Formats: sequence, C-alpha cells, structure tokens
Amino acid sequence: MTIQSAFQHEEKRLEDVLSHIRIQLRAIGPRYTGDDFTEQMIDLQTEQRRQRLEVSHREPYFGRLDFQEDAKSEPTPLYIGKAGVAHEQTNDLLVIDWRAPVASLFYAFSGGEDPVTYESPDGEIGGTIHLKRNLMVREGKLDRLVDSYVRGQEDESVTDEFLLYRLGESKDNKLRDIVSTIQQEQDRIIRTDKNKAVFIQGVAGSGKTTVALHRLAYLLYQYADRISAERMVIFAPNRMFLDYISGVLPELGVGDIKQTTYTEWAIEQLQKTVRIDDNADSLAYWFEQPRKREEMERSPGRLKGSMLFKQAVDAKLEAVEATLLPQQPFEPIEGMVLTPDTVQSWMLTDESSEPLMRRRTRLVSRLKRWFESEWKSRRMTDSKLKAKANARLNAFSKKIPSFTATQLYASLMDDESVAALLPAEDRTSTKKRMKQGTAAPEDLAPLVYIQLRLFGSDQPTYDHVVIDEAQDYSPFQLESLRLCQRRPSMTVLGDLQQGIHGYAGIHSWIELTALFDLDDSGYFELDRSYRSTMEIIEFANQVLRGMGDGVKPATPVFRSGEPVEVVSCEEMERLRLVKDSIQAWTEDGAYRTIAILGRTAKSCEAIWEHLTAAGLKASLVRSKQEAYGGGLTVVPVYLAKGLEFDAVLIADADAAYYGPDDAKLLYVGCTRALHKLKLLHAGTLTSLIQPQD
Ligand SMILES: Nc1ncnc2c1ncn2[C@@H]1O[C@H](COP(=O)(O)OP(=O)(O)OP(=O)(O)O)[C@@H](O)[C@H]1O
Repeated sequence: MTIQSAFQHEEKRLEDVLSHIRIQLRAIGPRYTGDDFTEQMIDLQTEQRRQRLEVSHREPYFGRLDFQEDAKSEPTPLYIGKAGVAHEQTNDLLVIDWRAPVASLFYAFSGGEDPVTYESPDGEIGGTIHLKRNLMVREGKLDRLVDSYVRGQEDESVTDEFLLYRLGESKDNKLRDIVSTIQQEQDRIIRTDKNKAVFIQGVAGSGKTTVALHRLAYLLYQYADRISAERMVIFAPNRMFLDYISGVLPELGVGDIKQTTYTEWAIEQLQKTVRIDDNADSLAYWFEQPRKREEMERSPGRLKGSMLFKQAVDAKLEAVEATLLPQQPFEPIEGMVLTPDTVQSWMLTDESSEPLMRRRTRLVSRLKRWFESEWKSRRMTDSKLKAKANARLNAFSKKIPSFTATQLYASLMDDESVAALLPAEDRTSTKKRMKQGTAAPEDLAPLVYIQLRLFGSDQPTYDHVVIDEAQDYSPFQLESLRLCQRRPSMTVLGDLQQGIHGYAGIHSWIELTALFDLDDSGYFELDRSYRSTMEIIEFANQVLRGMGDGVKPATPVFRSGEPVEVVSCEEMERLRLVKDSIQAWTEDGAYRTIAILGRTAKSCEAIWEHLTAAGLKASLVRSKQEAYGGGLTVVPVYLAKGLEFDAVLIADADAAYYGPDDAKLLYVGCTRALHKLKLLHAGTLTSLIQPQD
C-alpha cells in the first residue's frame, strides 16, 4: 500500500470512528438539575463521559498496531488513544485506552519479526506485529501518518521519525502529555506494580516528571477499584513548578490529585501551629553568595535530615513513652485502686500501634469510665467524695504529660544524643524558633514525624505518593511521608547531577532506597534525554564532567540543531548584548518561550529592568512565584530547575559567577534549553566550559 492510499484509508476509518462518537454524544441527554442525590451522581458520571467523548472526538487515537495473536490467522489493527471507545451496539473496541495491557505492545515494540508477548488479565498472550503506525489527528482531521515499522520491509527496526517530529515542536508555558511517543524504557516505569517505591534516576530532560504523571494515570486505570485520585499526592519543589505541570493530568483525563510542596504539606500536617521563619530564606542564603562544599555538608538541612537525627528523635519518643505513666497507683478514693501495672497494660493493649497522644487520651477516658463504673457498682452516693475523687482523677491525668510536637522537639535539643549531632548555636536557635511558633525548612521533617507519631493524621492514608526533584529530599523527609501510607506505593524521581540543593538533599540514592525492603522498591535509570538538541546535550555533558568522576552523561536523541554559542563581551556591554540577542530571537518568531538565566536574583532584576526599559515584555521570576506564564522570562538559574524553554540565554557564564563547585548549577541552566542555547561571559569564562575554537 502506498503512503497516499494508506492516508486515504486512515481518513475513512477516522471518519467512521468519529461518526460513532457523535452517535454516542447525541445519545447523552440533557443534564439533570433536580435534587435527587443518586441522579446527581449518575449525572456527574455521564458528564465525565461526555467530556471524554468530546476529547476523543477531537483526537480519538494516535497510533495503530497490527497485531496477530498466535491462534489467529491474520493481524487485527488496534487503534490506541487517550481513552477507550467502544461501539455503541456491539461493544467492540474502536479505540483502545493507552493504559490497557495490549497497548503496552505499542510502546515496548522495538522492531524485528520475533514473537512478542504482553500480560493480559488472563495470562500471557503472544503473537507477532505487522505494523506500527503513528497518526496525528488534530480537531478530528488526520494531519500526519508515519509508519515506524512495517513487517517485511528492509529496515526492520522502529524509526524515531515521529518522535523527532514531536520533539522539534516549540513549547508553551505548560508541560504536555507524551502518550503518543512514550518510549520503551519510560513505559516500563509507568507500568510498574503499584505496591512499590519506585526510584527513578534520570538525566536532565529524560522525561522523569512526565513519566511520573503518566504513571499516576496508569495506576488509576489499572487499579480503578482499589485506589482513588483523592488519595494520591504529588510533591514538587515550588508552586511555579506545580503550575507548569498542571496541564498534564487533565490532558490524561485525571483530576483531583492533590499537588503540593513539602513545606505546604508539612505546615498543614502541623495544623498551622508553626509558620516558616521569614528570616530563613535558604535559597537566598545558599545561592546568592558562593558557598563551600564543606559548609553544605555540615548544614542544618543535612544534619537534621539524616537517619542519625531520626534515630535521636525515635529514641526521644521511646523515652517519652517509657516514662509517660506515673509509677504510683491510681486511687480516686480510699480502697479503690488501680496498680501502675494495670494502667500500663491498658496503655499497651489499647491499640499499641496508635499514636502516643491518642492512646493517652484513650487511657484517660478509660480511667474515667472505670471510676464511674466502680462508683456505680459500689452504690456510692456521697457527692463530696465524688468531687474529691474527680479532683484526684484530674491530678492523676495531669501526671501523664501531654506534649505538642514543637514542645517535644524543643526539649530534644537538650538531649545529649542531639548535642553530639548539632552545633550548640543551632540547638539554641531551634529552641528559640519553637518558642516563637516558627520553623526553618530543616525543622519540618522532624516536626511532622513527631506530630504523626504523637497524634497521627486526620487525613486518610495515601494510595500513592509522587516526589519530584527527590534528590533535594532528606531521608527524614521521606520517612515522614512513609508514615502516611499503609504500605509503600511511591514514585520518587530526580537527578543527582542536578542536586543543587546539596545543603539539604541526598548525595547518593542509597540514602533513600535503603529505607525500603528490596522487595518493596525498584530502581530505574533513564539516560536518554528528549528535551534538547544533540548540540545542547553534548555541551551540557561537557559541563557535567566538571563534577568529577562517576558522572553519567546524557544520551541525546538524534535531533540536530544550531551549535551552542559562547560569546565573550565587556562587562559594560553585557546588558546590551542580552537585549540584542533577545530582540533578534523575538523578531525571528521561532521561539514561543525564551529564558534569560542569571546567577543571582539581583543580576536578574538588572537584566529585567534593562529589557523593560528597551520596551521588551519580559516577566521576572522571584523565589515565591506562584505561576509561570511562558513568553520571555528572566529567572535566577536556581529557580529554573524543572522548567524548559525553546531558547535559553545564560547571561553570566563568568568564572566569577560559576566556580568549580557550581557545575550542577550550570548544568541545570544549560539543560533547560530545547532548541537554542547561548552563553555570555564578561572577563574570564568559567572553567566548567572548554573555550571554543
Ligand atoms: N517519550 C517522549 N516523547 C516526547 N517527548 C518527551 C518524551 N519524554 C520526554 N519528553 C519531553 O522531554 C522534555 C523533558 O521532560 P521532563 O520535564 O519530564 O524531563 P525531566 O527528566 O523531569 O527533566 P529535568 O530533570 O531536566 O527537569 C519535555 O518536553 C517532555 O515532553
């Protein structure tokens, strides 16, 4: 079949499917407006179905796979889309949901005539693949058709033409779904079992964030009867990043997943009993001035985030529990006695896995009930005696101390074990913060952990937790999140090579993976980078080498673009050259998103003022920014992590701004660019970049 006739054939088939979708849309009646609750619920579901069908009507599918099952005599074409569509009468599948087991063949297939298999609910199914076709449908019209594999043709491997086409597109201000081009190594992660803590180490641009979001959509489909979106949570580094990724899940038909930052979540868990210390702007502290590696190693974030510190907290909690109950008997009136052993046994048998303070409350109520029943059974009536007994009961209850998380944490600072771990000034300032009701970022994990161990949470446990940029998390933070799950079900992703928050995060994945049993966890690496052109990736890999031995360079997809430019200038010319470059790029019109990355917030402000004075419409990103609007943005390099832009200009690649310890930061900056990267430097070029010929 020629490409032309294949195109016509697919157009006809598309029209046929669309007509079925229209029939189904027409069959949905008007919306229910009455008061009946059941009807309202049914209406909600119908409305969701209508929305899904409308999306399908615009783009019903993106791929076709001709699969011949072993027992069958000929291949069946399977059309794969974002949502399944069944024939309204026969129930035959016109479109298969991308998350269905058979669709895994579409992603896993790498060419060749060898038999393939997939896991269906009824067991393994084998067969052969005859065709893998990518179809681009926009607003119900077939735009593009690419056969990436045709059985029997000379080149038997799957080609990347369609992927390259997608990667070459320019981006707007939101991350997008990749269902039509998910790669084999990504699909494996997406479809991993629910009951695991999955760790993903991936180079910049390898699709970690995107994969994690697709995994959520997959889990919701695959375990629809066991998990719900309301009991899932995504942790991202800041609000701006959350805004940036906010489009993907709705595109995948998933809503209602809580998206938060660790700080916001922790404050919520602590029921707003603390607020973040305004003086503790750790970003400004660590990034606005050069800081030494050794200082990072001894930082409060590393110390208080460590498992050693958690052990000290655990020991404190155990000591509190061991000494919580008074050693005297409880005797509300003469002769009515409860021995310390009985009180102790009540404390233990009352659901000993329950948080300590809840058990305390339960115990106090039980003492009351016990007294009341003894009083009754002894037929006592003397009201004066009863008042006296109640006073004794209150006095006894008070001897069972109750703590808040902040009180216990503050008192921990006086413990010898902690004195050996934290410097004296840190312990003093921590106590001061607890008194004032404030917390530094590094206090949050221990505080939440103590809170959960003392009081538990008033929220349901999480079915699944996603942690993005997890290299910036401490083991203690992960432990605090583990307390919110019955069994581990997590997707934890990051890149150690972008670990610019070394003062708080991990230096090796073992620090986090070691928290889980081997059977409960999985570890994956993603080495291919999809974001940037080959030239940009090769350039960034060169920066990476500045981190020393053991680094893993990214493997580019074969997408060639312009060479990376490194331009030297005089200091006084810098701002003008930034402006000239940007003007040229905007006039060109090829880029929808452009970023100028400056080393500090201050330098970004100067650039932004200069551009604004020249009449360029740019937005300046600050550390507490909530949204990312796309277009032309000036952003401190340390806030650009996770984002991407069609074109990036690094305004100050000088040796004075990027010292030998700043390789990660510069690497982050370079890898934000999709199609175009330029670096300016005044004076000596940073030693992280080899001078170009
Ligand atoms: N299989 C794919 N098909 C098409 N595009 C892809 C694919 N995988 C990743 N991408 C694109 O690559 C870019 C990088 O993806 P993403 O931001 O998820 O990567 P990341 O690993 O989280 O990056 P970083 O660590 O640098 O923030 C995005 O534009 C994404 O759409």
